Amino acid sequence: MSTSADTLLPPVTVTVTGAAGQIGYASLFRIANGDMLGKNQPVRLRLLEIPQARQAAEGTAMELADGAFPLLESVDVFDDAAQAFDGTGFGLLIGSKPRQKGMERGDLLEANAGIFSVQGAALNEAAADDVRIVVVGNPANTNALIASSHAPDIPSERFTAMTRLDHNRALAQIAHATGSPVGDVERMTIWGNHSATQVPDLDQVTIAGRPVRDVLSERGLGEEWVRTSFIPTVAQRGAEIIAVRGGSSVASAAHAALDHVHDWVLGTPDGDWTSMAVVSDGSYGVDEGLISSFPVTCRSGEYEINHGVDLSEDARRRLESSVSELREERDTIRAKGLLGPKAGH
Ligand SMILES: NC(=O)C1=CN([C@@H]2O[C@H](COP(=O)(O)OP(=O)(O)OC[C@H]3O[C@@H](n4cnc5c(N)ncnc54)[C@H](O)[C@@H]3O)[C@@H](O)[C@H]2O)C=CC1
Ligand SMILES: O=C([O-])CC(=O)C(=O)O
Repeated sequence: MSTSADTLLPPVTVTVTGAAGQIGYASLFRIANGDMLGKNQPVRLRLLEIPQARQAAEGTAMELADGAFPLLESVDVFDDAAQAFDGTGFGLLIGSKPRQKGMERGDLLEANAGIFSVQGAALNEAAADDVRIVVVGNPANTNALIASSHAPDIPSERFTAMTRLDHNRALAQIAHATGSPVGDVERMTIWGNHSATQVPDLDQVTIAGRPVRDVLSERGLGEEWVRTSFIPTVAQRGAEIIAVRGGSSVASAAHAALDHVHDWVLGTPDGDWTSMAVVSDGSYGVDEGLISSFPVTCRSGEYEINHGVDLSEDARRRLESSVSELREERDTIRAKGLLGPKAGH
């Protein structure tokens, strides 16, 4: 790699939780290689694990050293959240139980919620002022809400959850169905919860600039295909991977987490957008304060929800049911006393 010192930016601290887990392992080497923040951005990695997995994380740290990555300034391993988040600019909150065959992601709420209240409070105490957080651990949207609610000093806009894997899956399905290069597929949206109720929405999609419906109809694919194939395939892809692979998505999830942060920091391509689960400003009928997936445009390190996207009647109805599910998840954790002191949730 040719990174000359005079082009390097000041180093940033990246904390990865669940660092000894599968997605953690699939992410860390690529972060160290500059795939997330760019080839001129040195990183200091802080790995967080539970005490029982700390030794495995130490092993991963040894391998990271053995990679001799020019952009990797340091690697430290912790089993205490406040220490792991000390000065962090980017928090990838991956550590949590994955679901098994036959479970919905919401079934993990009970098992994983406690992790995110502790980590939200630790981020509040220790992270850098401009910290950006992506929650990967499921149920991702509500876990992000829990973490945010325990971090009253961090703006809610900094807590996001990952629906980029769903977005990427949707791009891949369209590319496959139309025989197009995936790079030609733009303006995809995932709305709502990262769950089976999510709303993959192709209404605004273009393929090499052409409306997707025109390209689909040339292949004899219409509304029936969208309803009975495209939407359920994308929404159920996580379960399908578990059934076929015997465990939940790992490398594709790590890749999506890197894409999420990459685009947040370095921007979405002109004319295109991406999907991120972010705190709702009340638009599209999503209750203000819920963390829901929206189409977003990223510029200069900030994202903005795209307003003015036309939602079909069908998509609006589906989004309403995904929002009800998010509301129910929030009410469940509120009833268990797991929501923190921040106002607005
Ligand atoms: N949002 C999304 O699109 C996706 C989310 N996921 C979710 O990502 C999560 C992680 O998946 P995998 O890496 O495959 O699981 P894994 O079981 O391989 O790894 C999880 C790791 O988290 C650690 N951990 C548990 N509690 C922790 C805590 N309090 N602090 C720090 N680390 C902790 C465990 O020790 C373990 O090493 C799961 O919840 C899974 O459902 C997975 C794929 C996609
Ligand atoms: O389905 C799961 O449990 C893991 C996940 O979130 C995904 O693959 O989208």
